[in-house]
Amino acid sequence: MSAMPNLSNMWPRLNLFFFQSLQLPFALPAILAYVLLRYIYRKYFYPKFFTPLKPIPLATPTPPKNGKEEATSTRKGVAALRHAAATIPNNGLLRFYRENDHSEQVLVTGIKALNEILVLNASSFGKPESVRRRLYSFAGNGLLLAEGETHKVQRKGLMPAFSFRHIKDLYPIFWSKSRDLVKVLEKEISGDASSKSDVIVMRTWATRTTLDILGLAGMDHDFRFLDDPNNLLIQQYEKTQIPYSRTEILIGFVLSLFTSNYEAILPLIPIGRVRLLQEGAKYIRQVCRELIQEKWNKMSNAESQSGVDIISAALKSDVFTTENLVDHMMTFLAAGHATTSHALQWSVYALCKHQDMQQRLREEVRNHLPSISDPESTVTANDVDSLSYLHAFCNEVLRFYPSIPATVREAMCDTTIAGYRIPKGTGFLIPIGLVNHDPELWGPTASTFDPDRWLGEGRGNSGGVKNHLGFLTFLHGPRSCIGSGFAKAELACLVAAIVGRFQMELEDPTRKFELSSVGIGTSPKDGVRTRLKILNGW
Ligand code: HEM
Repeated sequence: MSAMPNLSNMWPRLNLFFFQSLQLPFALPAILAYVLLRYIYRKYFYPKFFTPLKPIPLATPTPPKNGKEEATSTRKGVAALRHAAATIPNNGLLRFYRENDHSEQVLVTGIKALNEILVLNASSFGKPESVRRRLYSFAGNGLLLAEGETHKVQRKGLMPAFSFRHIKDLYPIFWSKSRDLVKVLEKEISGDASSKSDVIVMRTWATRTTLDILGLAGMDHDFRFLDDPNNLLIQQYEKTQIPYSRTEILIGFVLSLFTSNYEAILPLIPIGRVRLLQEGAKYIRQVCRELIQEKWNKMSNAESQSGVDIISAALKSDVFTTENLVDHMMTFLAAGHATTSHALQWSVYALCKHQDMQQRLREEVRNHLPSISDPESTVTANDVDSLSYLHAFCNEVLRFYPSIPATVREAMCDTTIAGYRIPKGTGFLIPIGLVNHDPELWGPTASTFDPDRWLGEGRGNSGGVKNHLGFLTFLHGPRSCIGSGFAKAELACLVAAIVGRFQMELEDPTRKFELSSVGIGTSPKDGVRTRLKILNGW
């Protein structure tokens, strides 16, 4: 296909000419005039006259009329687009302009367009540079960021480690860490008189547990974060929760006046949060390197070759160097712990909101699984997966509150989608949370939290959705989540253990709901402050 003329490229060339011709005394007024003109051009002229995406209908986000909708993991800004998508006739794509910098993005609303971007033509769409730079420091240069042939080879090498044949051997690890979590929570709410409180912040414990699980199931190493809150490694991950400082926000704003690429530049300026993240990433990389080295040494001993952890399984494929594995381990830790921690927090939130479901789930768990209080008890994949209500509840949590409610893509070359011509560099928003709640796919009860939709003939794995792309929590296609089976099994064990042992309610059910979206994914801002009561007899 011949390259399309891209009128949006006109502006950088004008910039250069403009700045080259500046004389010092005129600099300030000239810069101000430039900023003003650029603002007017981007806000009023570009969307109307110059954008090459003009044939795609324009959406203006409109906030929901009824403010009493059930809380979800989707941010308000994206949710506002849902109303536009429902009312403006469109062919699966809508153009919109972000509020903060007027940058242009395309919202993908139709299944056909989603299929083209995620499955059929996936190699033409990658992660934008701004996202890659932001993720690189903590997630390493692993599977999440690899592109093209490198991605294909590495994914193929890692697949056996994430196949069900292998994941089923990890259930006992998930169960033993679920028991550790229950024990630590019991201790928290029955501590000495001065510290005793029956309220816990779920996020604190969920994050430590999911990191511990990744240590054991990923590298055969017990970090023991649940017992050691001052652990240096966990403190590095906590840095990802630090919001941008005022100075960084100001620098971002000033940069945005001059370039639409400012989000890719910000992570390169080593101040404030960026510097802390860089230091943290260095520490995490070093720990992963030492653990992989330890694993190599163990593996060269013939007797230790049967490890069930992911790195042992990956090492058998002979595809990876030590440094590759360090990057992959960093990716698994970053991509796998916060997401599953969010899912656990949303599960507890949903259980508190729906006491009837809590009771029903507890009965199923107590009737079919061994007591979590028994230090010798363990479970098999079959034990956990045969609990139909547990399976339905966890699937509904993942549908209703996807840990990553939206992701982005950028066209890597000129291409077409849903019949529209798309120039290289076009940004796309994949609204996972909106698709998961789409009434056209999920029926009129799409916006109701209802685990029962996953029960009944042929519904166990589909929830009754009309097209399998409608369940987008782990995406689909060659860039779908490789850890989805791992995450589902882990979540089922954690939820079963907690609901079996504790009665849960929100500390303050009347508190206004707020969402936190710092770091990877979203969860309730207060970390789900939960009142726990131990229930004996299991
Ligand atoms: C509830 C838990 C989880 C959710 C909701 C989730 C969701 C996702 C999503 C939406 C993506 C695609 C991101 C994008 O390309 O824009 C992704 C990719 C990925 N996830 Fe997960 N994830 C979860 C747990 C895990 C776990 C436990 C692991 C590892 C042990 C993991 C490892 C990965 C990796 C390596 C990728 C990149 C795959 C590739 O590009 O080939 N995830 N995940």
